[in-house]
Amino acid sequence: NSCCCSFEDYKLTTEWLLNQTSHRPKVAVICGSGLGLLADGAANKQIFRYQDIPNFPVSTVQGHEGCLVFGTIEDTPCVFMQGHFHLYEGYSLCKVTFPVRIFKLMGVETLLVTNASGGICPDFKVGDIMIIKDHINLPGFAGQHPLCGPNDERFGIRFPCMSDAYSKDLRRVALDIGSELGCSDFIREGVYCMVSGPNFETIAEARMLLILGCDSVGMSTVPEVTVAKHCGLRVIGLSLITNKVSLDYSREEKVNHDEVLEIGKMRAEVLQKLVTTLISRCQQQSINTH
Ligand SMILES: O=P(O)(O)O[C@@H]1C[C@H](O)[C@@H](CO)O1
Ligand code: HPA
Repeated sequence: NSCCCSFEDYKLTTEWLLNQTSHRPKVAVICGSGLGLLADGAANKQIFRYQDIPNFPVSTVQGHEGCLVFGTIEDTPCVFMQGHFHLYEGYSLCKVTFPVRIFKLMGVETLLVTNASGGICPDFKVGDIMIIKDHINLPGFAGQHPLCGPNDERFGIRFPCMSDAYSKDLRRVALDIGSELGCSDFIREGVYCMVSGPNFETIAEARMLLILGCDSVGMSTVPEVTVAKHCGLRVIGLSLITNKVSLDYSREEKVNHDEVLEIGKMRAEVLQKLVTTLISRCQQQSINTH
């Protein structure tokens, strides 16, 4: 379970990208299932297909375009991943998190992660946007952890603190933007739990997650955030609640991936506004704190 990528692999990919583009991103955005359109608002776009980037994994899931998009949002240089990688695709967590270390080496300071998840908290509705306050790394409890194996001190320390993985300041900024945009009714904060997938949860599993304190459940994000925190990136996470997870044996509705993608389209406009405003405020905040 140790890392399959060497420092030289990360360096090679970083140098390749830096040679191909004059963009020097400060903010990286990972677009979850059906959320690739978050890159649409960027100006001066330069797009690379994952399959053309040395060492990069490729997306195998519908709703993940598999493109790395460089561009600017109101003067802030950004890079967007249209699609990310999952354990259930058969990738090691080292490969799943590979792009995060590339962003670090490119000079990125803030990582904005987005995903689709199922609502566990009974108060959550389909279409809610949950600002991730904290997470539960369920695969990590079983040893599926991206930082297992020899620690590379060039990225971070052996035993990183995870109690503040999601920036409190940025969470506050996101809440403020939500209310400015008139979206407070469907903006929440909560705990995201990662499962490996690919199946959606059984009812007994969903009930267990509720007892454990999870507000939503998904199949991604935690490895990327863990690696980002390890290498000193500031992180903010937004999870779109695309379905309510069944907690009741009498419930007839069945979740499926098409529905997940559909809700992404429904919330596209507001999510894009939230993300672009957040990016420009992130940058102002980082200028003010330097
Ligand atoms: O890739 P994310 O975590 O955004 O998407 C979720 C988890 C699975 O990939 C997919 C299931 O519909 O949506
Ligand atoms: O209900 C879900 N469970 C796990 N992952 C998900 N991604 C979207 N919805 C879900």
